[in-house]
Amino acid sequence: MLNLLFPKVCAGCNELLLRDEKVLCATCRFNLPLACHHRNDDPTFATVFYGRFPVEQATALLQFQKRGITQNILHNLKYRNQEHISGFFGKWLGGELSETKSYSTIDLVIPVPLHKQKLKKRGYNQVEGFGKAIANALNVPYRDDVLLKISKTNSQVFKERFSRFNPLWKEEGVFSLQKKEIIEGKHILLVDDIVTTGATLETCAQQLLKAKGIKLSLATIAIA
Ligand SMILES: O=P(O)(O)OC[C@H]1O[C@H](OP(=O)(O)OP(=O)(O)O)[C@H](O)[C@@H]1O
Repeated sequence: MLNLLFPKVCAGCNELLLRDEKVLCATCRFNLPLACHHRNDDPTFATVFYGRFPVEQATALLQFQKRGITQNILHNLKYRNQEHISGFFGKWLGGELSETKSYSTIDLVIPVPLHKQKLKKRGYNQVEGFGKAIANALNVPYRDDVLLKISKTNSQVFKERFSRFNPLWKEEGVFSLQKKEIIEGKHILLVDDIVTTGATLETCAQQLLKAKGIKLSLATIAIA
């Protein structure tokens, strides 16, 4: 049963895992490029959004490098059905955030949603396990019914950084806020798998900020 949940290959290098290794082999774990902005109040992630919208806290667990371990991990998570990777990193980051004072005021965790057709095709939202594990560690609700993706967008992954910014996103109503009374006055942790230009998180934030008195923090598995 355990082997079904945790395939015996490393999410970082695709080599076979040894008996006691889970998700990552010892070598990948050792070489994992950590970002972990929450450990020392590093503003690098938050700086991406300066002048765009107010961010309370922002942290990513891993640093993305082209052709590096993190790229392979995210590729396995998104395109090779290795959904368990999401919860593994959520548990890790959640554990650390539960001991970080600046994250102690979070009231609920909200994931960047997938469009229902993409969800059907992929079979899961790659950030769900991550968000749920963080919510669990912080002892707050995880709500995936507040922010919906109501129109399809082409995947950002294969685009160059410049063309990722699409000013029409907002007008086209890509994301939609539901049940806004649920989040009024709350400190929300918005989670995604990766932040690159920040266009996705910003477009989600624009919707969430329609609710009165909210505070927004951000957490992702990786930052590019
Ligand atoms: O910071 P940004 O430049 O916005 O890029 C990050 C976003 O791009 C990727 O999604 P993608 O567009 O590929 O969507 P998908 O998960 O629906 O394939 C990724 O999952 C993030 O959501």
